[in-house]
Amino acid sequence: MIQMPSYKLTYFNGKGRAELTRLLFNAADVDFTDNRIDYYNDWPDLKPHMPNNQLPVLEIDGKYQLPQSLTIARYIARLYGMAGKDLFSEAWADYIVETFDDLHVEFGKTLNEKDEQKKAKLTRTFRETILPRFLNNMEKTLKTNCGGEGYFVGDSLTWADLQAYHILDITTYDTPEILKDYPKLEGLKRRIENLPRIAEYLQTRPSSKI
Ligand SMILES: N[C@@H](CCC(=O)N[C@@H](CS)C(=O)NCC(=O)O)C(=O)O
Repeated sequence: MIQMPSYKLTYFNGKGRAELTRLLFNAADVDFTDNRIDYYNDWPDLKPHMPNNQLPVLEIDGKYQLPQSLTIARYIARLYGMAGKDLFSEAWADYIVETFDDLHVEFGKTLNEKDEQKKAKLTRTFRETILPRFLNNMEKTLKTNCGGEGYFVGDSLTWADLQAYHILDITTYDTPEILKDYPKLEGLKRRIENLPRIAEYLQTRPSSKI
């Protein structure tokens, strides 16, 4: 009998940099321990024991601790056939994942700002300039590559689609109407939400905006 590896994904109780891997595990129907820790109570003691002193970290078979959110997600995507079917498809999926990661970083700047006035200005610039630029580019890419009816890479689900779903979810959480201007992206988001395993996960995951 083939023994399945055991996985423990440790992160804080939010979507953030762990959600892509959670979505991948669910899409692949692979069991994992979703270890959500508390920043104030648990993290100070755990931090020195994590490879880069940051989260997420994926523990495999209790032996290896793998850090870096995109490294973890790419590894799981490759293992379960969601990284692209050939080298070029893998590169194309990486391009989509990294572009949405850049958008995630820009979004993070609006969240981390403590000064209320600066935060309001950053948020306005994000919504009016940065987000539309990224969404325009990704809408065009989605149109060119699959006619807008399928996925970002070829004709099957890859980690690029799950990353797109996750980043669209958090960056337009308060302003979902923005997506009306990007029908291909809106359609993709809806398709991902309706995949049976993903739909089940979305119904049961702890609720959080980001
Ligand atoms: N490039 C890393 C960044 C990881 C990162 O910034 N983790 C943050 C949470 S999103 C963290 O661990 N913060 C707590 C700390 O640094 O003490 C990745 O993608 O995993």
